[in-house]
Amino acid sequence: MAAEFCRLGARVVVCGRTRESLDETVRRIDGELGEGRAFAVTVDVRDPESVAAMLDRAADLLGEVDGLVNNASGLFPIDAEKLTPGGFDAVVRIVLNGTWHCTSELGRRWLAAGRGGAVVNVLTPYAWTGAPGIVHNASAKGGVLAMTRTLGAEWAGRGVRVNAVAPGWMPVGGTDFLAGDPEIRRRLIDAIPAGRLLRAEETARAAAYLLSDDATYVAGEVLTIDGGHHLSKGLYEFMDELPGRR
Ligand SMILES: CCCCCCCCCCC/C=C/C(=O)SCCNC(=O)CCNC(=O)[C@H](O)C(C)(C)COP(=O)(O)OP(=O)(O)OC[C@H]1O[C@@H](n2cnc3c(N)ncnc32)[C@H](O)[C@@H]1OP(=O)(O)O
Ligand SMILES: NC(=O)C1=CN([C@@H]2O[C@H](COP(=O)(O)OP(=O)(O)OC[C@H]3O[C@@H](n4cnc5c(N)ncnc54)[C@H](OP(=O)(O)O)[C@@H]3O)[C@@H](O)[C@H]2O)C=CC1
Repeated sequence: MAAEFCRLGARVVVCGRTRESLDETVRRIDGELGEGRAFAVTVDVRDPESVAAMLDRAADLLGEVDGLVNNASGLFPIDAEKLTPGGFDAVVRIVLNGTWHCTSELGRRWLAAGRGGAVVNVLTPYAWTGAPGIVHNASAKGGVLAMTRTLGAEWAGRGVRVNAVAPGWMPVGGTDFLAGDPEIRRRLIDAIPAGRLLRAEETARAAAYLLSDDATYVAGEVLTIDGGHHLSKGLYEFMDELPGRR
């Protein structure tokens, strides 16, 4: 996502807890586009003080911060009845609390300065459908959906826009446990009306739109990018079996 934003002309601070992976991302962007577009800053989004320090550093590096993408997440598949209180907390603290810490800290700064800004939260369609097997992450994403709509309305009149993207499954990052299984991959693709998986750049482009001045009248909205997956082939999956189909 950071690389695509830079290709579109932005300057970006990439954040996370692991210095090495951030440096690697910046090196890749430097290699493609030249130095000075991307910078690495470590942060733990669960810790409000770490978030404030990251935003101070981002302002030093960029001059001004115009946008925020809340992308950090954590997830492990588990039956709900086996999930411990600590396991539930571990995911909710990253996804829901982390999104709040980053959004509230930067939102306060923008409002105090009397200027606007744009926040994009990264959801998934199961924020509203639910997802058996990952109750911790689905609950946290559902909370972020409510936060998106609430702050989208609460701050829109003061120029701070809060929106979200909801990508379908991308064979990147934290979902490697699914990508490796060809049978799961085939079944997923079969269930997607668009007939293919999502590319990470497509999510980045949707987020870039919501961050941009082309979206100045968009507030509290969720842009779903899932090839129609959440709309079709659920309740009516049998339709493909009817005569005249396929
Ligand atoms: C079966 C159906 C599956 C459907 C799957 C559909 C998937 C579609 C996905 C599409 C959407 C993608 C959304 C994403 O968010 S992708 C991002 C995923 N990224 C990651 O997962 C990053 C790597 N993961 C982690 O960092 C960790 O999993 C974690 C989130 C837990 C954070 O680790 P932390 O260091 O905070 O955790 P601890 O090791 O200290 O443990 C804290 C408690 O959590 C319990 N725990 C941890 N891992 C597991 C596990 N694998 N199984 C069970 N419990 C776990 C641990 O025991 C601790 O609990 P206690 O304090 O009670 O002991
Ligand atoms: N992959 C997919 O199919 C889909 C993903 N999504 C969403 O897209 C986003 C990215 O997913 P994906 O790239 O797969 O996941 P990854 O696991 O690859 O990325 C998660 C990122 O979050 C960072 N992170 C985790 N915990 C913290 C923390 N406490 N503080 C700061 N950073 C943290 C990780 O860095 P580090 O560990 O170094 O801190 C890592 O860079 C997530 O919000 C996910 O829910 C939505 C739909 C589908």
